Amino acid sequence: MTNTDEPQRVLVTGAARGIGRATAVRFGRDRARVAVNYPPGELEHAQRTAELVTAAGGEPYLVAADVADPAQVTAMAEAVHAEFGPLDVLVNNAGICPFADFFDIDVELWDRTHQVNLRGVFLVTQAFTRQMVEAGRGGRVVSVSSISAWVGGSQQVHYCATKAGISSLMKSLAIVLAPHGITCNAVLPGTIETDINRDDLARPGKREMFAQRIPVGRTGVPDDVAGAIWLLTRPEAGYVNGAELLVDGGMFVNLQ
Ligand SMILES: NC(=O)C1=CN([C@@H]2O[C@H](COP(=O)(O)OP(=O)(O)OC[C@H]3O[C@@H](n4cnc5c(N)ncnc54)[C@H](O)[C@@H]3O)[C@@H](O)[C@H]2O)C=CC1
Ligand SMILES: C[C@H](O)[C@@H]1OC(=O)[C@H](O)[C@@H]1O
Repeated sequence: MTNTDEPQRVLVTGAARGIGRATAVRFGRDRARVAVNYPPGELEHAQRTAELVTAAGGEPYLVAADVADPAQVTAMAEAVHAEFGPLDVLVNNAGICPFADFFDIDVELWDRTHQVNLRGVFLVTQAFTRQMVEAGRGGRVVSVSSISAWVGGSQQVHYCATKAGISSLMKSLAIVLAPHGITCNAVLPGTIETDINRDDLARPGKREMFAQRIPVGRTGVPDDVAGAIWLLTRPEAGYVNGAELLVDGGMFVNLQ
């Protein structure tokens, strides 16, 4: 983080699609070196992200890993370090939201949602900030939480708990890592049009409900979130630490 003339070294987890892809491309526009993480099975999507990062002016590096799997995260950390050295910016974005009624959530669905969304952030952050601390160059961690950390969802009982956990994790790590020059913050998107909610938004009445609730008059797009993540990694944001930044078009504050 010290020499702003050097290309930044960035990892975006879950960068094969959606918000992660837009974030990788946003850093690409700064000519950053961008590690594009994807889960095994999504190589083609990740390759498309890599093409877009290159077209934007960045240098992509594809790295497969299921963020829920400790061995795969360790291998990813070693591979990225061998390629880039320590990161300047870590973006924890990978996540799943398998919509389900409360009484249909079995322990496997509960555990998988927690493993990808919350354990994944823990594993990836621990592996990469260890390298950052050893390098002594400082850095930034931005994790994609959600407005769902603050509110509930009738079909997101399992998911909302993981997002509250991510916000909490960033607050504790903001204390642990600040002495090493590393800030930790959470971005809380509202409703952003991606694959994760395509089916949910197709349900009768859902779009109309959001149209009424969101003061800016539209649902979000991945670039809305990518821009907020990027802002938190700018030198001017160096005193922002342990924060939760809503990116929801004003949906949360619109009670009546
Ligand atoms: N779309 C929305 O309205 C909102 C999304 N979010 C969060 O934003 C993040 C990104 O989601 P979207 O782009 O919306 O959805 P998406 O479904 O388009 O993208 C999810 C990404 O995570 C990756 N991924 C899934 N499981 C993984 C694993 N085990 N290991 C590595 N990568 C994995 C996928 O390959 C994909 O690139 C998630 O954490 C989600 O919870 C938060 C609030 C609202
Ligand atoms: C996937 C949902 O549409 C989305 O995820 C979130 O975290 C938001 O709360 C929305 O419900």
